[in-house]
Amino acid sequence: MISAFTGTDVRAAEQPLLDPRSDGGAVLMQRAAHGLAAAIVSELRARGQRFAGSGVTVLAGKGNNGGDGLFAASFLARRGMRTTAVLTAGSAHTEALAAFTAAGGRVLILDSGSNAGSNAGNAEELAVLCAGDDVVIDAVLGTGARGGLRGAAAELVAALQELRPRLVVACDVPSGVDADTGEVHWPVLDAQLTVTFGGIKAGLLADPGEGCAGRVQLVPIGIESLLPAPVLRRFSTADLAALLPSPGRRAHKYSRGVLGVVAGSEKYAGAAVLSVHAAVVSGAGMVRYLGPAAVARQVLARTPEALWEGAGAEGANGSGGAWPGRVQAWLVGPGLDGAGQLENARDALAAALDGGQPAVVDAGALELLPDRCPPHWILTPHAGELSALLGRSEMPVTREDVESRPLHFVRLAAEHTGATVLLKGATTLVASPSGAVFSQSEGCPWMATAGSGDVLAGILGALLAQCAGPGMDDDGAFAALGVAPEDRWAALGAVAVSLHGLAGSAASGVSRARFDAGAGGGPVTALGIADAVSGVWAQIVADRL
Ligand SMILES: NC(=O)C1=CN([C@@H]2O[C@H](COP(=O)(O)OP(=O)(O)OC[C@H]3O[C@@H](n4cnc5c(N)ncnc54)[C@H](O)[C@@H]3O)[C@@H](O)[C@H]2O)[C@@H](O)CC1
Ligand SMILES: [K+]
Repeated sequence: MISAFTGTDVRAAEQPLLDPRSDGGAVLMQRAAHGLAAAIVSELRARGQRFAGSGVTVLAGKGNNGGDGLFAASFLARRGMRTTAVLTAGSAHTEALAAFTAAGGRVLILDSGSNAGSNAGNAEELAVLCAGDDVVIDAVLGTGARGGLRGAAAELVAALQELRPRLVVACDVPSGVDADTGEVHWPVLDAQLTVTFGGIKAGLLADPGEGCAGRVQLVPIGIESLLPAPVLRRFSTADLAALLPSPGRRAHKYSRGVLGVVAGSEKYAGAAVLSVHAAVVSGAGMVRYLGPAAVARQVLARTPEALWEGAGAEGANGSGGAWPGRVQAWLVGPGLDGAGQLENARDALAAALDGGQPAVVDAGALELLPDRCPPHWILTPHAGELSALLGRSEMPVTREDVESRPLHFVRLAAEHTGATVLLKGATTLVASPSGAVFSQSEGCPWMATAGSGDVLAGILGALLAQCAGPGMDDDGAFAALGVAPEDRWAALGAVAVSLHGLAGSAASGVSRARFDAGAGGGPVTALGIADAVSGVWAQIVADRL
């Protein structure tokens, strides 16, 4: 499991080692700078590039982040690289700058020009110079930043971003990314690699910050035992191997977990087909479908394993219908349309509330929520649906607000509704009402296709049906990973997201990491994602042995 911390927590953990009577701060900076230089050398090697003779420019701010960058560049200079420092604030960390010049580095000063707006500065010229180098180290702002780049530094970075430098390595965080939240103050220089120190910053595992950071590499600097509990966690495939359920020896279809599904409508039949199919291939012992006969025919044509439970309220011309079979969990919402299916959805949510069963509440059913929900209801909005959800609670936010601060708003929604909230995106965040958050990003961008969310809802519904009940963590797998009992619903949400992402990536033929590094992959369909689930699942749990 990857753990992430706020920049504030990492700074607090450093404090005991920064006693001015000792040289603790200098030691930490040396460790950080060595790690940064080593990561750059490995990256160049991996790219088949000689580093002796190649050029590196460090954009250095006046704080300790700039100090890390200058020391790292001085190590690279000693290994034969041509090194240039652009001091973005005119001054720099004294010892680091001295070490850099002593190692033979060239120093240039970013000049904002004497008259604001006179274009007399050298930002454009320096941007061209930086773009000609093999590596640019972004060491302008780190965890001590307030807001983003300003003035000439912003001009330089904006111009450099346009020129698409070959390799950008961010020092600790890309300058302008808020280390605590992932909020981005533009402009930001997109990095291919971010080398972060002491603890992974939460802002590197939440959008939009994650989208600027590239691959994230952690360099330990000796403060790790002083860090508090992480604010954000991400499961690895190895964790998934432990967390995915497997049937007991005497399992039967009812004990495996039965999922009730209210989804689809004559207008949006595909949502029912996709979510039911995904639930069946994701291990539910049985799926009971409630919806119009015409939709049920399509569901059964694709997934004959499902059971049609009748049309419910719609079939009874709005007079209401009792849910016939027992279920362990519910999936309510994908593709709802028409009074009858909405009534079925209301009935299903009421039954879930009465029966204490967990539920996936998706799409149209998000409009039917009570004021407070139980934590074992997992709401699965995208950014637009989350803004509508908060708007109904008199918290007017736009979709753009949610997209620019997803970590903040997913936490707020979980706290406000009492439910677990899974906010879908390139990086998906799952917040427990306790405040704990999980972040997963295995999916490749080919998965941004119609029906992909219906498949995720089906996968999650099936996992809820299999894991629900008092024996949810009988094998102690969640506890072994340090997941508190109240956060297990969010953790299960994260498992579903991860499985969905891995299945989509398998269907596309490219992992997220390879896609980000420039590999192509191919288009996928929502059904293609569902069809990849069982193979990916089997591959993951094979690692248990
Ligand atoms: N404290 C330590 O001993 C260690 C710190 N480390 C590094 O130090 C960084 C934190 O250093 P600092 O606290 O000096 O802060 P930063 O280096 O993040 O920079 C902030 C500096 O720029 C100014 N500033 C803040 N916001 C600005 C803005 N929007 N535009 C322009 N200037 C702005 C501040 O006055 C401050 O001088 C970490 O990110 C990490 O890279 C590492 O070397 C590990 C050890
Ligand atoms: K930086």
